[in-house]
Formats: sequence, structure tokens, C-alpha cells
Amino acid sequence: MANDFSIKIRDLGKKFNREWIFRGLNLELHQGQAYAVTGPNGSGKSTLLKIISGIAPPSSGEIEYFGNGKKINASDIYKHIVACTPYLEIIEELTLREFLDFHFQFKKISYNIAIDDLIEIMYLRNSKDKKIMDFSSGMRQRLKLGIAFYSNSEIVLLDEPTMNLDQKAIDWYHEQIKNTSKDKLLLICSNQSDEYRFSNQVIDINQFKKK
Ligand SMILES: Nc1ncnc2c1ncn2[C@@H]1O[C@H](COP(=O)(O)OP(=O)(O)OP(=O)(O)O)[C@@H](O)[C@H]1O
Repeated sequence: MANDFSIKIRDLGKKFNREWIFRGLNLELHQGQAYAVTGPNGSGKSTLLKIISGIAPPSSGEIEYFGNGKKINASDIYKHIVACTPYLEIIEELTLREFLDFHFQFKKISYNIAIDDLIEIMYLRNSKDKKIMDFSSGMRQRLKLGIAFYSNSEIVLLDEPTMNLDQKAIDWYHEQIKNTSKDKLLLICSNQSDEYRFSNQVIDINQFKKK
């Protein structure tokens, strides 16, 4: 894992049909920092996150990724990113244990923990052999977050991370952020200030809203 990872966003814009969602967005993001992207519903937060993670193309501008001073190819960026988003699909037919075995074939698990430790951390021990399709929405969200926090990736992207979480799980989220995000580049899209109260910089996407 690179320890000096950065993302340079230059003059970025996205339009759907003829409408610009945002335009002229310039940002520099660094590993070890937490950033929040805020704005009302439909302002383009999720769209920005998709562009940063390489799953949607920008309409203008560019994004460059650097690891330890070297430029990283955009086509390789998925190796360095892990995301927890509402549209992230998990394989419903697998049990929790099977799903984690599958996921961690592609991403390394971090902090020298075992998959069973992660199951404990997510407090899903009693659901190890349950199929994901039978998870409650809060269990599913803890699973997505657990994967994001404990995959060995420099960039962690969270979209509405406390969605469906009860108070115990929201407290868990904050504790996990504290335990795992110090050495990451963390970007959180959110409307709720409590979700990103620890962030170093808040970016209001509306300031890049131009016709
Ligand atoms: N594939 C698409 N085609 C057309 N329009 C789209 C597409 N994806 C998003 N949009 C539009 O782009 C705008 C921004 O959507 P986005 O989901 O990024 O907003 P958001 O800030 O994440 O909203 P929310 O807070 O509701 O999650 C919306 O008007 C949405 O309808």
C-alpha cells in the first residue's frame, strides 16, 4: 500500500443530457485526510464519487492519481479503492462467510486480522452461515462498511455511510473510522453532519453548480 497517495481533480464537470450537474471542480485530496462532500439531494455527490472511483466518465476535466510520487494509471485505480455505496451490489446467494472469502481473494484484508475477526468486529458472528439475501438492511450496511474499513486500499469512498444504522451501529461506525482511517484517504458523501464531523475538509458541491 502506498503511503503517500493523492488525487488531483482538475476542472472536472459532469453533465447528463444538456444539464451540467457540476462544473469547474478543482480539488486535491491526500492520504491521511478525511474529506466530506456535501450538498442537497440530486446535487451530484454520488456522481462525483463514481467518477473518482472510475466507474463513470467525466464530461470535462480530468483526474490524476499518484502513489508515492508516481502517477497511477486510471485503469489500475480500482486496485487502490474500496467503496461503500447504496448501489454497491453484494452477491445475495452467498452466505456471509462465503462472501467474505470471495471478496478477500481480490482485496487483501488489512491490520493482520483474519476473516473471523472481521466477522466479530462487524458483530455478525451469529450470521456467518446466513445468506446475504436474508440480512436486515442494518446488517447489510455493517457488512459493506466492514469491508470498506478493513480492505487494504488507500482510498475509502463512503456514500451515506450511516444509512439504515441504529444508534449502536452509528457509534460502531465512528469507532471504526477512528481505528482504521488515519492512514487512508477518506471521502464521505453526506447530508448529515454527524456522519462527517471528524473530517478535515468539507466540500460543498453546490459551489461548483454552474449552468
Ligand atoms: N445515469 C444518469 N442519467 C441521467 N441523470 C443522472 C444519472 N445519474 C445521476 N443523474 C442525475 O444527476 C443528478 C445528481 O445525482 P446524484 O445521485 O449524483 O446526486 P446526490 O447528490 O448523490 O443525491 P442524493 O443526496 O439524493 O443521494 C440528479 O439530478 C440525477 O437525477
